[in-house]
Amino acid sequence: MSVQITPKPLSLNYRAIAEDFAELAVAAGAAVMLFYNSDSHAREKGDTSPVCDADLAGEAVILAGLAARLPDLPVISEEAAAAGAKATCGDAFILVDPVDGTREFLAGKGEFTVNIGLVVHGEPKIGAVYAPALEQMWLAGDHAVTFPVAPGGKLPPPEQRQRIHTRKPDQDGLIALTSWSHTDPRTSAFLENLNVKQRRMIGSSLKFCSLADGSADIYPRFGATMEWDTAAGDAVLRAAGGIVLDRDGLPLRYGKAATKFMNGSFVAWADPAAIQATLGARRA
Ligand SMILES: Nc1ncnc2c1ncn2[C@@H]1O[C@H](COP(=O)(O)O)[C@@H](OP(=O)(O)O)[C@H]1O
Ligand SMILES: [Mg+2]
Repeated sequence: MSVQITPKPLSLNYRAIAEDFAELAVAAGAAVMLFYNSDSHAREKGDTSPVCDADLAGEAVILAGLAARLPDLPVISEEAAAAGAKATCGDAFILVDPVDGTREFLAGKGEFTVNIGLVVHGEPKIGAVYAPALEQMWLAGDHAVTFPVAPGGKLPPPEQRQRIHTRKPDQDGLIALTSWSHTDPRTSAFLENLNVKQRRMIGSSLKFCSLADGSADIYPRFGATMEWDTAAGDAVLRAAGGIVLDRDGLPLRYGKAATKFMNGSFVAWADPAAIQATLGARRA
């Protein structure tokens, strides 16, 4: 006899948590911007990616805010994990990346983001992706929205937020997104096999947001990422109608403590209905 284990429902107020995440991301954005285009003391971490004072300042704002507002939810954050903090997660937990795209931040490019995501039973359910230099937020709770907001500014009321949706690919080919800094040969080989009409390089989790708001079709990622890099953007994309599939073709799961929260390769798609047709039409 097989026993089906149904996840216990959790009573979480998604709308209120999404507002908390957005407010904290905007507050962290203000802390991060204090170091933009100034000396932010960049150094290398264990995975050879850079960290600077902006990452630590942004993370401190978010962790203090989460401890005050959502003290019952475990938090796993990029810089605390890199510094060796012991990470545990339960049925619901929060993933924090105070600066995704630290390389772009250090280069003075605006394509970096503050990311706060909520994972419930392995799925990203809420996400705030905030680009402080671009002064734009992408937020997923019940649905996906975007709106302008300055670092440290007040969030606009819900009626001034723009709903976003993914798009169907054009007949004449896909718009594909890749990283500025981490595009590996497997990513290029994958895209060479598809009917891609345009490739755009974008830093950070903004790639998920570009799929979510109907600006592009596909984002393949074969190089390393961590769960905190992707959870918030993945939540925004899913709420806008897209999907992120792992190497087995299943929705990317979160809470992979055994691999220290590292993701395997994945492909983010704007239009799940077009996946079969897209892969079926691969070049010979
Ligand atoms: N060797 C590696 N191991 C783990 N993560 C890596 C990595 N190389 C790049 N990344 C992740 O890729 C992210 C940047 O993605 P992109 O190139 O798409 O902007 C980095 O985010 P951080 O800037 O937060 O460190 C980092 O987490
Ligand atoms: Mg980071």
